[in-house]
Amino acid sequence: MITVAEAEKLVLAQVREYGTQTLPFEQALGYVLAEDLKADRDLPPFNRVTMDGIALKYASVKKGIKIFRIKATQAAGEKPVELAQEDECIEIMTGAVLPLSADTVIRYEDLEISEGKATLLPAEMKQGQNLHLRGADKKQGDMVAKAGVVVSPAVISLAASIGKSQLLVKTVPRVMIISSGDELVDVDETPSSFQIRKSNSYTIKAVLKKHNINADLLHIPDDPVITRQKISNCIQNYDVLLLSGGISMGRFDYIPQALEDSGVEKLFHKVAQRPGKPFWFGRHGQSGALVFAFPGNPVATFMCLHRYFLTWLNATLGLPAKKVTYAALGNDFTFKPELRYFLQVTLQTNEQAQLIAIPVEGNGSGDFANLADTEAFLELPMERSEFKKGEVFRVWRFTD
Ligand SMILES: Nc1nc2c(c(=O)[nH]1)N[C@H]1C(S)=C(S)[C@@H](COP(=O)(O)OP(=O)(O)OC[C@H]3O[C@@H](n4cnc5c(N)ncnc54)[C@H](O)[C@@H]3O)O[C@H]1N2
Ligand code: MOO
Repeated sequence: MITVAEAEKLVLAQVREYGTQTLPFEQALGYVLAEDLKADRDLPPFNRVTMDGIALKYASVKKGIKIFRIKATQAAGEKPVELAQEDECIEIMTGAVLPLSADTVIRYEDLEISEGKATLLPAEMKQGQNLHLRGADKKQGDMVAKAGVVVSPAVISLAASIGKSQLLVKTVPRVMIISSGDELVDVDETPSSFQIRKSNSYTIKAVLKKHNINADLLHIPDDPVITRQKISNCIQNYDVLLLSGGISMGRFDYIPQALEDSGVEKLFHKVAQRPGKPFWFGRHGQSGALVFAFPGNPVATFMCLHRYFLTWLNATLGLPAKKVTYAALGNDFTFKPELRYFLQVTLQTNEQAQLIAIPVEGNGSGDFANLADTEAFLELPMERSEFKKGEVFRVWRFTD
């Protein structure tokens, strides 16, 4: 049996490239950008007024002029109106272009306006105030977002403002999620007393959706011939198969054999961890498809999905390794088996700004109800069985 670190290394040795695709920019949220975005013009593109009020020449105020005749009113989006006399001003709105003949904006709060005239009230004033100068943020041709970043709402905003209606992004893998087991019925069916409803596939699908992967679902009955046929077929049409169940030692656990019979090379089976000990991972030599076969117990599937598949996906998309987060254990805790334990916890921050992990153990890896009450796994080392309050361990958040 291999360790968690060895399993992670073997998984990360299988990173892949799935190419790029062009998407309408509004649909690109969460994808990895595959091109640099450059400003098509200065940002802002003109000297932009940042307060509603009047625009004037600072030198006129310096000369002692306090009352200005309002020559025109200029809204955002209108051509600038120029000043001709030193005692003139333009009533101007936020977002408008500053006229070339003006250099300062005074907000309404510091003015009195009546009968077409603006009188300055006593207020501190600086030349050039209330302006956002052309090119202050970015110059034309400057990089605004680099290839390799995740498209965030801020990147969407930049794409919109530089007129990039289509974005080149990294293509995500085609994923098939496969459940197995004759005890499983569909969500809208009423299970017999000896059956349960499928849930793992929907959990996996929901997690993948957060990463812009729209996976397909397939259920395989406990039949070795059908299992082999279905798996062989999927291997040809998908980049990744995510299976849950049927991989431990039961008489009807046909998955490992079917995978090997379908030409999937086993890279490992069984990891010294709980939950998820029977985790199986392999690669199809000819198609390059990868198979993550997770143990069927729902918490095991969930943990392995986050700990291994998402780590692999992150690397495959060329993203920097996830920032490692640590938390201090909130209570003493004992775990005897010589396995790395992924303890379910809730997280709190104390007054010293420390992240504290409060164990909420539940009833083992079949207790998926407990997942909804927790938000992370605390990864406890395998060499020890006693863990003390205040000790710090790596934490894997799954609610982000
Ligand atoms: N003799 C041994 N028995 C078991 C071992 C072992 O080492 N020796 N390991 C245990 C561990 S740990 C786990 S985890 C499970 C994993 O077994 P399988 O991967 O073969 O999973 P199944 O037996 O098919 O199912 C386990 C459990 O999960 C439920 N399940 C399965 N698929 C789904 C699904 N899509 N949605 C909801 N629930 C699902 C299934 O009904 C079972 O209750 O093996 C232990 N046994
Ligand atoms: O790994 Mo199993 O998930 O402990 O029940």
